Amino acid sequence: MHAPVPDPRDRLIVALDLSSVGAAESLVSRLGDTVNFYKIGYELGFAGGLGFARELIADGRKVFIDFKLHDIGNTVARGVASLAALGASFATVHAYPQTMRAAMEGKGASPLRILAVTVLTSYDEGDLNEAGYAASVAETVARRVAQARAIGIDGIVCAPTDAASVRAALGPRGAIVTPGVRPDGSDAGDQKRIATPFAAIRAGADHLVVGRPIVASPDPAAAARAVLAEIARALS
Ligand SMILES: O=C(O)c1cc(=O)[nH]c(=O)n1[C@@H]1O[C@H](COP(=O)(O)O)[C@@H](O)[C@H]1O
Repeated sequence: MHAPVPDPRDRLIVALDLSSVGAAESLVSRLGDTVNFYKIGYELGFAGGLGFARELIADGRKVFIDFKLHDIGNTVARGVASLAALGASFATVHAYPQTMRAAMEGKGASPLRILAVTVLTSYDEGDLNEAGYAASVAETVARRVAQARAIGIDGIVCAPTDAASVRAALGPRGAIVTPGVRPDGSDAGDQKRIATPFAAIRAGADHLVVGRPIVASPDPAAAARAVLAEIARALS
């Protein structure tokens, strides 16, 4: 018996970092069947994007709600319960133990998967130090992954450059989701810990989050197909 051929489309999550539902509708329509998994964060989420998330879900698309929750446990648990009722596939919280526990409790028996954000991909050691952390990026990621694993988290968001060490620390259970993905030659923007789609998958990422390299491309569908081709090559 053969293992099922992995569909690279399940691996690519396009970040709908756009200022209006109209702009998001137009991008989703341009991407057509090329992309099936979308992330909605602050920009679109605070501009009517949760209603659009419902439409995408009703249309059979997968939706990742990325509000990176971090609040008192009761508030996180109840917020996550609302995201579970929306039908989201993934939601993010910051990887603080109290927050992770509350989110796992709040999702109940729903299929929503809670992803814990370790150290943002726009952070390097200097940024962590400036925020008051003495430990290095690698030490902070390792500590947060160990805590996430003990809590039984559904997945981790980390830089592609951390994916291999995160998989070793996380064990086989749990998804690894990496933003900070930049095809060769594309602008890093504010991202500091980056890798190509090929390198991210080879390092053990299960899903790649890609925003500007696709969303800001003059031909988003061609840019998405190029990322998918790299994913397929890395999986072969
Ligand atoms: O949780 C995230 O998705 C996230 C975590 C992180 O550490 N870094 C990061 O860039 N992201 C998100 O991933 C997306 C990356 O977008 P681009 O840099 O445009 O590809 C943005 O929507 C970010 O909010």
